[in-house]
Amino acid sequence: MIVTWLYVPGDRPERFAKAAASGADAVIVDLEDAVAHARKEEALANVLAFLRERPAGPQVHVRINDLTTERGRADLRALDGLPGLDGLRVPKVESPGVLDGIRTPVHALLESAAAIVGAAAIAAHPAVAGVALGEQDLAAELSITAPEALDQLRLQVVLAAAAAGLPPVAMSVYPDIRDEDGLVASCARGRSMGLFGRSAIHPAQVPAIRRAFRPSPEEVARAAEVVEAAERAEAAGVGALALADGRFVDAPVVARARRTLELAERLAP
Ligand SMILES: CC(C)(COP(=O)(O)OP(=O)(O)OC[C@H]1O[C@@H](n2cnc3c(N)ncnc32)[C@H](O)[C@@H]1OP(=O)(O)O)[C@@H](O)C(=O)NCCC(=O)NCCSC(=O)C[C@H](O)C(=O)O
Ligand SMILES: [Mg+2]
Repeated sequence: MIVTWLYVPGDRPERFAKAAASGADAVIVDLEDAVAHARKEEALANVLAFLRERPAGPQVHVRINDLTTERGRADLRALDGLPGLDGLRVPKVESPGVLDGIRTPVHALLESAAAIVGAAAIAAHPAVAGVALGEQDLAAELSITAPEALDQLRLQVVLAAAAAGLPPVAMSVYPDIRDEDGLVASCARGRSMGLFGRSAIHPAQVPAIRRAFRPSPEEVARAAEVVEAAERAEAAGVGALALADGRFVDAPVVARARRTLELAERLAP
């Protein structure tokens, strides 16, 4: 289960080992927007060398360039199917056709109006293992300045991913690396909307993201209460019940409580 994804620019190979040791579940070496045009070839060479020595630990993904450009297609030719590569993050996907024939699991970045409108078709492509929003590009294209204005678009992508049977959508990067309180509050909002996990741009963001997606002790206690009450009811042949505080419990409530307990166990510090 991937909770934290840490980006590291492909032209900063001296930072790759630090990214791998950051505690992130996946490292994404970026060949796209974090790398200047003049250094794209060098960045690709760095990634290929990194994959040859692939460290034990987190998954290694690479964000290639836009597949509608020759640069993106060259990245794909060099990387697709390489051992040690766990996933390709493909930016600026606007239609599923650009993904035809890719063998490596694709995490498609939806970061334009056209991408959000086409989210269901992109998510349903057989190469796609996950979708995520690119909120910096999306907000720029739509001239959105209030983060909450993105909520409806986030929900559209959450829905598209779920309908295609994909894992929950991870949140886009939080751009202020010094604002941990803002990062945590933003994760809580995303979590309440069904998003799960988040991309980071700095190692310092990794522990805060992990904590933000771990169920709180109160949530764990409530979930345990629900599961225990449901098990007692089941033994007595009762399907639906109300807890002492009036909360109604039936099958979906129990299923959610079990997921909370499982998540708490998997994300235990
Ligand atoms: C944001 C940064 C440019 C900040 O760099 P810097 O100012 O050098 O950071 P620090 O001085 O605080 O660094 C302290 C130490 O941490 C290491 N470090 C910093 N960042 C990383 C990293 N990402 N991975 C690994 N290690 C990192 C430094 O080496 C220092 O180590 P030490 O010397 O031992 O103390 C920088 O953090 C950075 O480049 N971040 C990644 C940017 C990136 O890849 N962006 C692409 C993704 S953004 C995106 O996806 C947007 C999306 O497309 C959309 O549209 O929404
Ligand atoms: Mg982007």
